[in-house]
Amino acid sequence: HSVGIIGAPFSKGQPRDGVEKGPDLIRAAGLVEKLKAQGCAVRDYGNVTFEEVANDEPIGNVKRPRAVGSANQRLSAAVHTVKNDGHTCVMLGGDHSLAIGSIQGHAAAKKDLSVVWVDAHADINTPLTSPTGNIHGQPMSYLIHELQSKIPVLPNFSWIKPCVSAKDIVYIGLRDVDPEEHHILKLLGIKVYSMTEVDRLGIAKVMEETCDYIFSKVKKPIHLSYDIDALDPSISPATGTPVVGGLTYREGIYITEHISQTGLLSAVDMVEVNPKRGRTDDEISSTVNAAVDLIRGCFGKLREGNHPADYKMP
Ligand SMILES: N[C@@H](CC/C=C/[B-](O)(O)O)C(=O)O
Ligand SMILES: [Mn+2]
Ligand SMILES: [Mn+2]
Ligand SMILES: [Mn+2]
Repeated sequence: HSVGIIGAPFSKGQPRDGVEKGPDLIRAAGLVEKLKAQGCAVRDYGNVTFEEVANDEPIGNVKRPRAVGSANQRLSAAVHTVKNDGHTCVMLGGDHSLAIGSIQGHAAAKKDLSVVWVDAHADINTPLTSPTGNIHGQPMSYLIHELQSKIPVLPNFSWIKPCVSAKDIVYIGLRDVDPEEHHILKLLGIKVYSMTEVDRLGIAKVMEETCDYIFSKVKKPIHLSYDIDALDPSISPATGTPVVGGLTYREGIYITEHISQTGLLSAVDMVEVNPKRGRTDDEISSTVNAAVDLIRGCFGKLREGNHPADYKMP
């Protein structure tokens, strides 16, 4: 595996400070060293620098539109570069509004993508349906072809080109979906494995069906957008919008092991790690270590163990 890492220390898609510390915390937990130790070639492209935007007044109820638009335009360019350099891209957030730039930059390099969105939330509110105006609850709406008639013009958003079809999206882990989002998911016929389906089918069947579904027609590169709040707060409490009844650590890892074995993972987001939302150091390290382990699972780490192909027994 050839991995390109981008840090996106950005928090303005939501109101809670601290999530901008995610990238460097995940690095400090040894992500690069651990990926190298499991045989990956790793290049760390560093952190994207974001411009300060003054007087970023809400538009309607959409909060910080100019900062979010600008940040994602820069992130999009960075992801595009990583993909053009031939790596699988790992985007470390930062809040989930960053999926706008990550998926846009990925699509600029790879055209037709499938998106696997692992999250307690659907993040598919439009600017007009959002109950909070926080853009981390809206990223998918800007990206999906079928929703574009519902997206108003926003400053610093004109660069975004819709790049994902509803039929190429699968959600896993949903358990806190707004009524307006639920209507959109049903209207567009988007495939959803909520925690009900995880309980009913088991994660193995969920992943089998997910892969059958996204590969049913043509095999597209996978963009895995992983919100750490998909995991149960008992594992990942240090996050902005925790929701009880989440994925176990084992289910979370199973998802990444399975996606890795398809050989089609082309980009992964790991977002919403927020140290300021952990009440103890243990809560923070549990959250950060889970993020690291999930990423390691994306690049071939198996719980049964691994050994190098060229290993020679002494
Ligand atoms: N649906 C809520 C919650 C958003 C949650 C965003 B997250 O999944 O990126 O954490 C909203 O629109 O504000
Ligand atoms: Mn999210
Ligand atoms: Mn979430
Ligand atoms: Mn995400």
